[in-house]
This record gives sequence, C-alpha cells and structure tokens, in this order.
Amino acid sequence: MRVRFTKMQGAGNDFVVIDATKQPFSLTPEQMRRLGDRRFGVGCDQILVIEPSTDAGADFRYRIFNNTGDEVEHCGNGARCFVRYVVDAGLTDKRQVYVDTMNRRLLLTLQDDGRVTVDMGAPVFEHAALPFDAQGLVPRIVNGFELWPVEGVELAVVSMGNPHAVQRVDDVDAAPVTTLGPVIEHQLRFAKRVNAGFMQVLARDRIALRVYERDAGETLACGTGACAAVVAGIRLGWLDAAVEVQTRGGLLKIEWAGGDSPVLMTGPATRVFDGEITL
Ligand SMILES: N[C@@H](CCC[C@H](N)C(=O)O)C(=O)O
Repeated sequence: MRVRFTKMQGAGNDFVVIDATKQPFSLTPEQMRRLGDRRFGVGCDQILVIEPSTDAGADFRYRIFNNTGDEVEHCGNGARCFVRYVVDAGLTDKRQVYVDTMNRRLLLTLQDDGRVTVDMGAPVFEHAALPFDAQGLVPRIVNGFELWPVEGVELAVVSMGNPHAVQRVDDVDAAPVTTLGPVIEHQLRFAKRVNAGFMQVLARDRIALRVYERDAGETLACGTGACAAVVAGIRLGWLDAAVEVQTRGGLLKIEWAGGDSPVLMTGPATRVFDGEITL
C-alpha cells in the first residue's frame, strides 16, 4: 500500500501526518510501527491522522497513534502541527479551528507569528481519569495538593485527556529520565500506563522539563506533559499562572487560571518534508 504523508515537528516532537481527507486510512498497527521506525520506515514519535469531522460543531477529527501503533487520547505538540497542516494544505481558510480528539474538543488558533495556541481543555485530577490506583498510599499534602509516594519519588498525577505523573527534580539534565521513566510508565498503579514528567523549577514563571512518554520513550518535548507539569506546579504553589517551559526541543508557553479554566499552550509547529512510502 502506498501512503502519502507529511513529516512535521513541534519543538522537536516529530510526527508523520496522514491526510485521510484525501486518501483512505486503513493502516494496521504493524504498518504503523514500520512507518514510525527510524531505520525501516520514516521515523516519528507519533502518527497523526486527519479526518473530516463527524460532528457539526467541529471542523476536523484528529486521531493520534504512538509509534508503537497504539491509539492514544491526546497529543499537544501534534495538535499544533495538525492546524499548521490543515491551513497550509488549504483544507480550511479559518485561523481558529475546532477539532475533535478521542475524548476532547480542542480550539486551535494560528497566531500571526506562525506559532499556534491550543485551548487544551481543563485538567482532570480524579484518579479514575488516568487511571491511578492510590490504595494504601499516604500522600504528602503541599498547598492542598497531593504528592504520592511511588517508586521512591513523589508524583503529582494529572490527566490532560491522557495520563501524566510529574515529579520535581533538582537538575533535569542529571535526572534519571531514561531509567526511572520506564519504571514509572509501567508502574502497576497506572493501569493504562502513564507519561512520566521530570520538572526542574527555575523560577515561578519558568521550568525545564523532560518527559518519558508512554510508548515513545523520551521525546524532545511533550505538549500535554508541559501542561500537566505546569498545572501540578501551580496546584502545589510553586508556579505562577503563566510559565515558560524549556524542553530539549524548544520553548512552550503554558497558561492556566486554575479550577475549570482551560490550559492554554502556545508553541511552534513546522512542516519538515512531504513524502510517499510503500508499506
Ligand atoms: N507527544 C505528545 C503526547 C503523545 C501521547 C503520549 N505518548 C501518550 O501515550 O499519552 C504531546 O505533545 O502531548
């Protein structure tokens, strides 16, 4: 099967984008693994599939697969690349686009400077949303928010539509991201596994962040991970309402007014090349 695709990246988190408004999308998980493989395929952290909307309130539907072929709920950096793609491909002339993901409707705004702002929706703290099993654990309460003792560290758990467990570290460059990250990802208390964030607080309005993503391993940036880390930092009293997040692939700006307010994420989205592959 021949598949046309566009390679994109947002702060170094890279994607193969498949436009299913122009060609049918019917890849098997095995074909997606090949597509995502950096040696035997194109290579990417996630595969994004753009489909026509099935609901009158949304402009498009957007599906996300990790490079393992597993479909997941949400991808923040991917959302920015999604809107860059649909505008550049002429699929819409709007600068504000509504898109449905597996469990959320997002509003994306293309800014004049080329960056994209995503209304990511509100964070969810109920453990059932991740899910997270806290049975038998006693949390440390900081500023009214829980830090859970798991695997010898303290985790803040937040769902941004997908599951995140965030820990504070003194030095993000020295943090055991590639060794402790997979242990937390597979910790049995997270029945659907989890994205593991390592956050260094640099100031009340600036953090450095690395994320060991579910399935994809450490990526250069994770948009939902940045939102989860900032939300956790605000709830814990460490951060202000607008924070710059320094990832290894670039800078993201995250804003959250608390409560049921949506989290806003602003950052870059870049087309790298177009191609065709036989799978
Ligand atoms: N890179 C993403 C998150 C992609 C999904 C994640 N690996 C998961 O399994 O939940 C982002 O920018 O948010």
